[in-house]
Amino acid sequence: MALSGVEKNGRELRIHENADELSSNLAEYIADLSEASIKERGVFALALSGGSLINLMRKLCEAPYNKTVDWAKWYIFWADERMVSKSHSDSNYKLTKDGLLSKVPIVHSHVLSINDSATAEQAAEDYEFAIRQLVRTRVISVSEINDCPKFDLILLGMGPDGHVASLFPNHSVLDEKVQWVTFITNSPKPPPERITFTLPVINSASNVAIVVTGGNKADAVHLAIDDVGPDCEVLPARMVQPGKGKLVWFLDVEAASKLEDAKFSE
Ligand SMILES: O=C1O[C@H](COP(=O)(O)O)[C@@H](O)[C@H](O)[C@H]1O
Repeated sequence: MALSGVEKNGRELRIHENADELSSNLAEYIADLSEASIKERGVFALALSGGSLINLMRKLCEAPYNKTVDWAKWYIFWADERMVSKSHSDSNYKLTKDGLLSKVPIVHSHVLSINDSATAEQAAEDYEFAIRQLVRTRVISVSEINDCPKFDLILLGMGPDGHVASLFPNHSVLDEKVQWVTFITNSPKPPPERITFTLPVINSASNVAIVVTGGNKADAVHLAIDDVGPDCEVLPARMVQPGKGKLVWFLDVEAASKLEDAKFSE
């Protein structure tokens, strides 16, 4: 690893030589958190994003993790989903099914289903209701600081514009304080209709990891992590600041290339 475990402005940074190294480190991190959650609570409640993240999770499907992880105790949620059919190439569910769910023995009924034939508004409402039921039965913990669900781990990607989940820069969705899940119908990145966790839910998680590769995201990484003045405080990725939880950024050297003070060792 080029740089590991560096603390910067309340975030741990793990910077990797390449995507392969990042993928190995990410698999180990997820497997360790899964083990700790299952030991403590009997289950592992994991929320996933789509995009490049799923391919970067590929090493989890390989030895030793395919055999050592207690997949039967996993529950899968979506940090965001695009409102298209589950078989559409834009669907985060399809991406995850092809890249992860079809390769490891996660229990089908433990994968939360988003209603892809409803409106975005109804799908968000149904999804939040389903999460509330699982909070009641303690499949998902509850935050001590508010009544939000406390996921064991939320995995986020980040777009070149600094968006995370479907929380886009300058969008009113960033101001949502009450709902756990909300919807948008005007995403600047297609497809336009999406549902997404809100910031209060993301910031209530026990662990959040933001996983980013590629030089086209280096500017956004810099704005999200470095001290660059008040304008950047509203960048969605920078607004990810779990109150009681731990935040780790998984980067490759290209994505980290514009960070101030990042000294890469061999
Ligand atoms: O639209 C989305 O974009 C982000 C980032 O995707 P990436 O391919 O640039 O990594 C993703 O995390 C989110 O889930 C997705 O809906």
